[in-house]
Amino acid sequence: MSLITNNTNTNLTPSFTMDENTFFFPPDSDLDLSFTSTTTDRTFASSSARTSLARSSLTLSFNDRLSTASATAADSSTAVIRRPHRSSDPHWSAIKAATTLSSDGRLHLRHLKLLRHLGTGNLGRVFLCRLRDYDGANFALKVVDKDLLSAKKLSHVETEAEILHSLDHPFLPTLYARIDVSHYTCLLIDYCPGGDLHSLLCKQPANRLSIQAARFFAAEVLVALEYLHALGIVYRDLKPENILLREDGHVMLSDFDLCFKADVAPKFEYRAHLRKVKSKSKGSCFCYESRSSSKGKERVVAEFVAEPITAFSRSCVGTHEYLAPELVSGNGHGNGVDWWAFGVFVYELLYGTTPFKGCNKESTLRNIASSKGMRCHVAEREEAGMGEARDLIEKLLVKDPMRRLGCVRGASEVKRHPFFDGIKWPLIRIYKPPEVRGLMRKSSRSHISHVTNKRRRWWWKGLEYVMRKKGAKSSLFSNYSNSNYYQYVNSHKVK
Ligand SMILES: Nc1ncnc2c1ncn2[C@@H]1O[C@H](COP(=O)(O)OP(=O)(O)OP(=O)(O)O)[C@@H](O)[C@H]1O
Repeated sequence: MSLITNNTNTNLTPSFTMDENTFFFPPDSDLDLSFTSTTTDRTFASSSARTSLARSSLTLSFNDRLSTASATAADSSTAVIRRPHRSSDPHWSAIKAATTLSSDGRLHLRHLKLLRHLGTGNLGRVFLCRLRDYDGANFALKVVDKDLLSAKKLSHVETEAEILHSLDHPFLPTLYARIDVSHYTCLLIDYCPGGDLHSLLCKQPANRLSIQAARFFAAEVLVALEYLHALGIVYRDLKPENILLREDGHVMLSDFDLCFKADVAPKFEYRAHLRKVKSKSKGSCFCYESRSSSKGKERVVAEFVAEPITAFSRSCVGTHEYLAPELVSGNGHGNGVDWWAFGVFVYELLYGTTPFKGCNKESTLRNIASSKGMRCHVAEREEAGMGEARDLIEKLLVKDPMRRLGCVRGASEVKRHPFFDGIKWPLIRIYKPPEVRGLMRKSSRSHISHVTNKRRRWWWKGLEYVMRKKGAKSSLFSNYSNSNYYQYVNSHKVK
C-alpha cells in the first residue's frame, strides 16, 4: 500500500536558452539540450506554492490497474490530433500553421517557447507556452520526466494521455499534441489563465459563493461529468483544485491520472413526467416527450442514459475530504464515487468547507466511514435556493451508492433536481459567468477577433508578396490593398 502525495518528488529542472525573460527550446534540437534532469527540487518552489497548500490526492493501491495503452503517438515523436468541435479554434490554426512548416509535418518541442512555470503536480511540471512563430495562442505544456517516475505513476501518465486524447468538450481540455522525446512525455493542452476554483473560493468572504455562482459552477461541472461518464470514464478526483478557470470564466476539469475506464451501455429509460413541470428546459437535448403515451396529467418521457453503472475498481484513489464511503471501506467502487464527490463539491461551494472534514486525514476518513447520510446545517445559510441546494446535497451524499442520486440514471437525474431549475442545459456554454470576486470573465470573442485580424494581416502580406513577384505595380497595389485591408478590419471592428 503506498501513499503518494502531491509534493515535488518530480525533480525536473528544464534548462532553457533565455531570451528576454522568455524560455525557448533550442531551434535544432528536440531534446536533451532543452531539458536536463537534475536532482534539484528547489527550482520554481515559489510558483508551486499553491500545490502545497491544496489538498493532495492519494493513491492506495489494491492491486487493480489502469489502462496503459498509448493513445496519441505511435512512435516517439508527435501526433497532432484534430478535434471536430474545435476545428475553427485559433489554437488549432496555430498548430496547423506550425506543423505545415515543419519538415515532417509534426509538432516538435523546438516549435514551442516556454514562458512561465505554472505549477508542479504528482507527475510532472506544467508550463505556459506559445508557438514560436505564432503569438496569438497560449497553451499549457505538461512535461513528465519518465525516468523519475515509478511504474505505477507511469501508468497514470498513460491513463491521463489516453483520456485526454479521447476528450472533445468545452469544459474539458483539448490535447493538441503529445510529444514523446527520449525520457520526456509532453502533453500540450489548453491554458487556463483564471487559476483554479479552490483559489477563487479562497478569495471569497468565508470561502463561499453565492447560490447563483455555486449553481453556475456546479452546472458546468455536472455537464463535464456527464460527458466523462458517457465515455465510461470515472473521474475519481473531483475537487475545486482540479477545476481550472478559462479566460472567459467557464470551467475546465483537469487531472485525469486517477480516472478509470469502464464499459457503458447507453440506453433510453422511460419515466413518468408531470405535465406542470416545464420539461423543455430540463434534461437537456437528450430528453424528448413521447406524445402518443400522454395520459391525463402525466406523460412518459424517454431519457438518454449513458452511465458506467457496471464500473468497478478496488484502488483507493482520490482526495481525503472527497472520498466516498465505499472508497474508504476499500470493498470496491464504481461511478457512484463521482456523484458523492459532486455532493461534497456543491457543499464546499456553498459552505466554504467540506462536510466530513476532521482535524486530520484519519479523522476525516473516520467521519466519512461512520457517516449516516448527510444533514446540512440549516441555520448557517438561509437564502432563496438554499433549501433546494441542501436537498441536492443530501441526495448525493447518500451512503448506499444504489440509492445515491445519479448512480443509476446518471447526470440527467441530477440535472432534473430543483436546484438546477431554470438552467437551459444546451445553452450553458454561452451563459455569462456570474460576478464573483477575482473571477476573470474576458469574452473569448475579443481574443479570437484579435487572432483572426492578425491572421488576415499575414494572409494579406503573403498575397502582397505573391503579387509583387508576379510584377504587379507596387504603388497601385499598396495604395489599393492596404486601404482595403484596414477598411475591412475596421468595418469588422465596428460591428
Ligand atoms: N491547463 C492549465 N492551465 C493553467 N494552469 C495549469 C494547467 N494545468 C495545470 N496547471 C497548473 O499546474 C499545476 C500542476 O498541474 P498538474 O495537473 O500537473 O498537477 P496537479 O493539479 O497538482 O495534480 P496531480 O498532482 O494530482 O496530478 C496545477 O496545480 C495548476 O496550477
